Amino acid sequence: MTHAVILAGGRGSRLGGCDKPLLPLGQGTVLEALLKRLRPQISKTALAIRGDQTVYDSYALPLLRDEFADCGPLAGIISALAWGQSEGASSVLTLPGDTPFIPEDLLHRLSPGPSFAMSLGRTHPLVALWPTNCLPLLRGHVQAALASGDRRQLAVRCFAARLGMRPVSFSDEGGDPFFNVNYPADVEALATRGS
Ligand SMILES: Nc1nc2c(ncn2[C@@H]2O[C@H](COP(=O)(O)OP(=O)(O)OP(=O)(O)O)[C@@H](O)[C@H]2O)c(=O)[nH]1
Repeated sequence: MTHAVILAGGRGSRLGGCDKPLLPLGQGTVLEALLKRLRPQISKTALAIRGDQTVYDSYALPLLRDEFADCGPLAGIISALAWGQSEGASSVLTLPGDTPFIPEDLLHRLSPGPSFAMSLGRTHPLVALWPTNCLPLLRGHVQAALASGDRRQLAVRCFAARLGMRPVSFSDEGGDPFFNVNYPADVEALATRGS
C-alpha cells in the first residue's frame, strides 16, 4: 500500500516568502489542483510542514510537522516515511507542493520503487517513491550530516543516490508534468497554463 505526502514546509524565499501551494490557480489553488490529480491514484494523503506553520491548520489533511528544523525537504521526507509506516504503508509517494500538473499515471510508472521522476532531461528527486523501511537509514543520514556540519549531504539527490533510486522519464507532451513555481516568472507561466 502506498500513501502520499505533499511537501509544503518551504519558505518560498525566491517569491518573497510565500506558501507556494496556496498560490491561486484557476478557480482554486495550486494545492487543490495537485490534490485533484493525486486523489484518483492514492487513498491517503498528508502535508509535511515546518514546526511553526499554521496556514494549513484548517485543511482536512493530516499535518506532519518536521522533527528536524532547517534541514529542507529531507526533514519532510522523514516525517512522510514515519507517518506512512504508522499508517501501514510499505511506500510513500512524495511531491513538492508547487507541482500542480503531475501525470495521471505517476504512481503506476514509479512503482515499485525506490524511484524518482525525470522530465526534459532533469531529475525531480522530490517526486519520488520511497520504501518506508528506509526510514532508519534516512534518519541516520540526516543526523550524520548535522553532526559533521556537511550540509551538502542534506540535498535530497545525495540520499537518493545512496539508496540507488531508479529514474523514470515522463513525456513533456502538453507541457512539463513537473512544472513548479520558484520565481515570479513561474507565477506568470502558471496563470497561462491554467489548471
Ligand atoms: N516539510 C518541509 N518541506 C520543505 C522544507 N524546505 C522545503 N520544503 C519543500 O520542498 C519542496 C522544494 O522546495 P523549494 O522549491 O526550494 O521551495 P522553497 O524552499 O519554499 O523555496 P525557496 O525558499 O525559494 O528555495 C517544496 O515543496 C517545499 O515546500 C522543509 O524544511 N520542510
